[in-house]
Amino acid sequence: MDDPVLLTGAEGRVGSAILSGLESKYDWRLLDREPPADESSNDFFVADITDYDAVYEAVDGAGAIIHLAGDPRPEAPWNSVLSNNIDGTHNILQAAVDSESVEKFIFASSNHAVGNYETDDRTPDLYRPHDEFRLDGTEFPRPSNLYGVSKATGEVLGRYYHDEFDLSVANVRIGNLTEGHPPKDYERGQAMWLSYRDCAHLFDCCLQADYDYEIIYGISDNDRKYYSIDRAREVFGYDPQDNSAHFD
Ligand SMILES: NC(=O)C1=CN([C@@H]2O[C@H](COP(=O)(O)OP(=O)(O)OC[C@H]3O[C@@H](n4cnc5c(N)ncnc54)[C@H](O)[C@@H]3O)[C@@H](O)[C@H]2O)C=CC1
Ligand SMILES: O=C1O[C@H](COP(=O)(O)O)[C@@H](O)[C@H](O)[C@H]1O
Repeated sequence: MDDPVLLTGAEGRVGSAILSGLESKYDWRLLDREPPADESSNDFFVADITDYDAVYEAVDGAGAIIHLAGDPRPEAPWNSVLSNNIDGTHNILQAAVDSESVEKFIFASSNHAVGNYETDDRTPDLYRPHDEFRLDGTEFPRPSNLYGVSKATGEVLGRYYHDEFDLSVANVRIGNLTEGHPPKDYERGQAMWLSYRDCAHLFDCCLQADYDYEIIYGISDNDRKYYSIDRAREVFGYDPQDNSAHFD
């Protein structure tokens, strides 16, 4: 990817993980509604993701977008996810096709889009290494909260913009990103842990690979897992280095 890459929500945790691994590899444009905390040589757009004109200015001329901006709280209320997550994702997808420069759109979806597969009869065994149940991205969404509904909606918006406008779309259902080590005393979090370096590598793969429309899981190669990473390996060349079991 030689063209600029627009990273929205760049000031947050996932944005930091991506930039910590890939800052020197791409010509970044960063967008966030918060101004940058640190000085950086990258172009920075302070804008709300729901402001079409401001978003279009950041998008126009970019070859790819990693879209992270939004309300990440599983308990977020409807008015917030409707505006920040659903309207915001629609807005930037529309700007992407209007610009005619964007080829790839990479969307930060979430484990909460499918959280209700974790039924009482499956848990807690589901979170343990011996359990063979896997979600692989071909299943229907089963959101565990309204935030998860907004992420499933973002995936469907991407489907529409792929089918109608030929945008390459990768939806990464991110697990639980923490820096340094997996969550402690939290089996579910350990089963869907995504390390910072695997996060940067996975989004790098999404910028490099060729694909049409994909849904993949964003977790490290944990012994405990109920999300398959086979599709991420096969289509994107994802080769994670970390495993929450190494911290037991
Ligand atoms: N951190 C995690 O483990 C996971 C994160 N995700 C998704 O990844 C994305 C990033 O999450 P985090 O970095 O953890 O959250 P964060 O809260 O650390 O970062 C989000 C960033 O987006 C910005 N933002 C929020 N609403 C905005 C708006 N309307 N316009 C412009 N900027 C806006 C915030 O200022 C913030 O810098 C979110 O979409 C979240 O749903 C999904 C699954 C797991
Ligand atoms: O989508 C998200 O998921 C992670 C993990 O969920 P949790 O319910 O196990 O904490 C969450 O930490 C993050 O804030 C959210 O955006």
